[in-house]
Formats: sequence, structure tokens, C-alpha cells
Amino acid sequence: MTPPVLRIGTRGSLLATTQAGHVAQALTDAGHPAELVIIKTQGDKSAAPVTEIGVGVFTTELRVALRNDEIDVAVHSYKDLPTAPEPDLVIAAVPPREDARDALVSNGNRVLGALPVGATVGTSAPRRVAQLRALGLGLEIRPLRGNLDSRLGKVANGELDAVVVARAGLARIGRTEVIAEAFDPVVLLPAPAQGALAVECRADDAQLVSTLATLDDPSSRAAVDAERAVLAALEAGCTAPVGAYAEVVESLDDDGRIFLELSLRAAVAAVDGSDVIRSSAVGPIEQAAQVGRALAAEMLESGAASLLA
Ligand SMILES: NCc1[nH]cc(CCC(=O)O)c1CC(=O)O
Repeated sequence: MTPPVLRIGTRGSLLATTQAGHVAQALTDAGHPAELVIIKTQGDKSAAPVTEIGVGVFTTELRVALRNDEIDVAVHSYKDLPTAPEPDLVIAAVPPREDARDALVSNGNRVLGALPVGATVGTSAPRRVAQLRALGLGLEIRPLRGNLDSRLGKVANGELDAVVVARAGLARIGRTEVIAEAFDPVVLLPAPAQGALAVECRADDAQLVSTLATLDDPSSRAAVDAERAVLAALEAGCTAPVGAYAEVVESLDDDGRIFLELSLRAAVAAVDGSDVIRSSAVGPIEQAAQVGRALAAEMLESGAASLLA
């Protein structure tokens, strides 16, 4: 039995409570009153690089709370969720995704190409570090962690010339005005599932699963399923130098009729920027995960494993 007021578990950051708040509001509007329950995760307690604290640092405690029936729903940034399946839990909804691109916030609002050699750019994600280095612009990449406000603060106070963050995070907290440039995926491929939310609940809570399903956006779900299948098939985690981006696009069949299909691009980069393997594929929306796995297999044949080692 689902209690009268749904307990929505979320991390406590402004970004997390804002995005979980949207989910709570949507449920309340649909006649299912909901409230937020703040859960502290390992990633909130430690300021160490995520690459060191490990997989699931922003999500494990939320899943524990779900299993302990302390919350009914967990709202995660989907890109923070490990790819390992959890049979007792289900991603009941992937709401419409935000713009998935990475964004540059810089001193003087300069675009990346206008930053001089030696300019300091903050980011800790190996995926961003690798792709930025591969551009060969002579930038000084500096480690960066903490919540969005503190990251932006490092540009404002002059500690760094620029930072790279997910545009979606800025959009959700209403700060897109600070963006100097949103990177085309050709330049910088976003993390698998970046900009998407995962709305998770216990798999045996059938009534709640169907309630949450009303928030699902099938195109967003297909895209993230394909992207995460690439990551899983490469046996890489959310801190690996792997970018993937999928979207539902219009194509023409042999008779000139428009149909929808999934277009997927992925990249694996050496963290020192010395090499990038890129690949792309199109396929049926209903077979998103297969499209992702096939692309990963192709990239492994091109030598992706040696870049991930
Ligand atoms: N691990 C940090 C994290 N998890 C989700 C987002 C941004 C929002 C999103 O991608 O949905 C961020 C911050 C960032 O990458 O700049």
C-alpha cells in the first residue's frame, strides 16, 4: 500500500531539491500529494574526487532508503546512477530531458576558442578532461568539485578562468545566463544520460509504478537507454572518459516517408587527450539498448578498451 503522501527522496543540494521538487509537484498536480525527504549521500559528505570515492556515491543511500521504506520514490540525476541492474527496483519514469550539453562558464564570458593558451579550466570529470585536452588548445585543466554554486564561484572570484558544467544543472537552478558557450556534441560529447532524471521506486509497488509511469517521456527514455547501454557494454562507470548522446530524429524510408529513429553518437577518449575514438549509429527506437550495445562492440573493435585501461 502506498501511503497517502508520497515520500520523495532526494539529495539536499539546490539542484537536487529543485529537480525532485518538479517531480513532487507533477505528482501532486496529478492527485498524488508528495513531499521531499532529504537524504545525505557519500558524495555530499566527502569533498574527495568522485573518481576516488567510487561508483554510486550520489545514489546508494537513496536506494538504501527506498529498500528500508523510508521513502517511496527516489529522484536521481540519471548520469549518477551505476549501470548495474537492481532487480528489486525500477526506473518507473524518465521525465522529459533537459538540454544535455556541457556548458562553459568563463571570466569575461569568453567562448572556449577565445581563451588564451594556459587559461585555467576547472572540471574533474575524466570525460571532459580528455575531450578538452584532445582539442589541443593548451588549456590548464584543474580539478573541480562541489555544488554548482561553489563551482561558479571559482570563476566569479578569479580562482579559475573558466569551468565546464552540465547545462542542465544551470537550467534547473535558473542560472543559464552565466553560460558563455554550450558545446556542440561534436566538440564535447555529454555523459551518458546527462540532463535526464531517473524516477525510481520499489519494483513490487505496482500501483506506484503505474502512477509514476505517467511522468515518463518515451523519447528521453530511449535516448538514455541507448547511451547507458554503451557505457555498460564498455564496462565503464560514470567516471570513465566516455561520452554518449542519443536523440530521436526524423528519417526518410525508401518510399520517402518520414519515420522516427534513434541516432546515437559515442566517444571514448584517452585522459591525456592523445586519442579519441568516435562512432555513431542509427536504429529502431524500440531497440535502444541493442543500438547502444552494437555501437560499443564496434568501438571495442576499434581499440576502445586500451583507452579505458
Ligand atoms: N555528478 C554531478 C552531476 N550530476 C548531475 C549533474 C548535472 C545535471 C544533469 O546532468 O542532469 C551534475 C553536475 C555537472 O555535471 O555539472
